[in-house]
Amino acid sequence: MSIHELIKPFSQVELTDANTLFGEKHEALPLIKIETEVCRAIIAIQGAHLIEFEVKGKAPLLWVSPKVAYKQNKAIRGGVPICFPWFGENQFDKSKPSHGFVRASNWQLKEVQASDQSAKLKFAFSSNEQTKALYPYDFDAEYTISLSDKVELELSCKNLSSEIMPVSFALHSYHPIEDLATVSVTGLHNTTFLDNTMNYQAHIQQGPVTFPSEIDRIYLNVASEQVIQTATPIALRSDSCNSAIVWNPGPAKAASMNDLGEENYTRFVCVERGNAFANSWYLQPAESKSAKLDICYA
Ligand SMILES: O=P(O)(O)OC[C@H]1O[C@@H](O)[C@H](O)[C@@H](O)[C@@H]1O
Repeated sequence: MSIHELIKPFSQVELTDANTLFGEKHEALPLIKIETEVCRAIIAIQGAHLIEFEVKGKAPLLWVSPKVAYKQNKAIRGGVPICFPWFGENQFDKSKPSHGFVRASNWQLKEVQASDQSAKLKFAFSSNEQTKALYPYDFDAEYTISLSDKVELELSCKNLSSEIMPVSFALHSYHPIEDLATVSVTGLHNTTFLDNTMNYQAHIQQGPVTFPSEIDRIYLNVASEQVIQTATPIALRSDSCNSAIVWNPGPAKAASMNDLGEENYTRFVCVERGNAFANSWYLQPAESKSAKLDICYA
């Protein structure tokens, strides 16, 4: 079914594009706009990417860079990019795209449901000749975005190859904060992390995470909930995403990123849940696995 046919029964769901919604400098990347009595959201078909979400009358749960560029095959700087089937640098070949390829690829919209209270969209992505040049496995992935007074995400994948398929991933969510100098992330005390600013050296977190400089850490075997302690606290909850990546680029790295800029690094933190490094998945032939994440007002 076409996107038009899928959304037609639902007055809460509208198809638009980034050029129409965000202005001339953007390409006409297809976007789905959702407005129920409870919440508002924007989702890009590229990357099955939840870009904006807020409960009406409350502050947004997600942050998008003011310098974001909506462009074919370019990852969107903000919202919830899906890093898959590898998180971060490809461990075997650094020339491959960082964070895998699905965040900058088109997904297929498969199902839409919406009511006055909630909306649910299901997307699918399958391996093809192009992806097999980067990642030599056949697989099917599905991603469901459920929106109500919170965001519920579910990513699943099935190994269709005859070999064991290694998968690491993160739902790389960007969150708005009031003040980087006072924000902290709780729920990681006593947790081992790999410090990506120190060649993945292992450390143990003591107390809440704060942001005195560039922070780029992969926490392993984490507790189910982390909370971003800011004016509107945000909770990330999952029993199946065993890693949490905490990232803020600091001023110098932000300045080097065209779609971010030094002026914006104090406005957000990323607390990304997924399964990476020692928490990666190794799927047997025909095996499926899935992971769920809730993003809510704490
Ligand atoms: O610029 P990208 O590819 O979106 O990555 C942003 C950041 O994503 C984080 O998840 C990584 O830990 C960082 O190392 C990386 O810089």
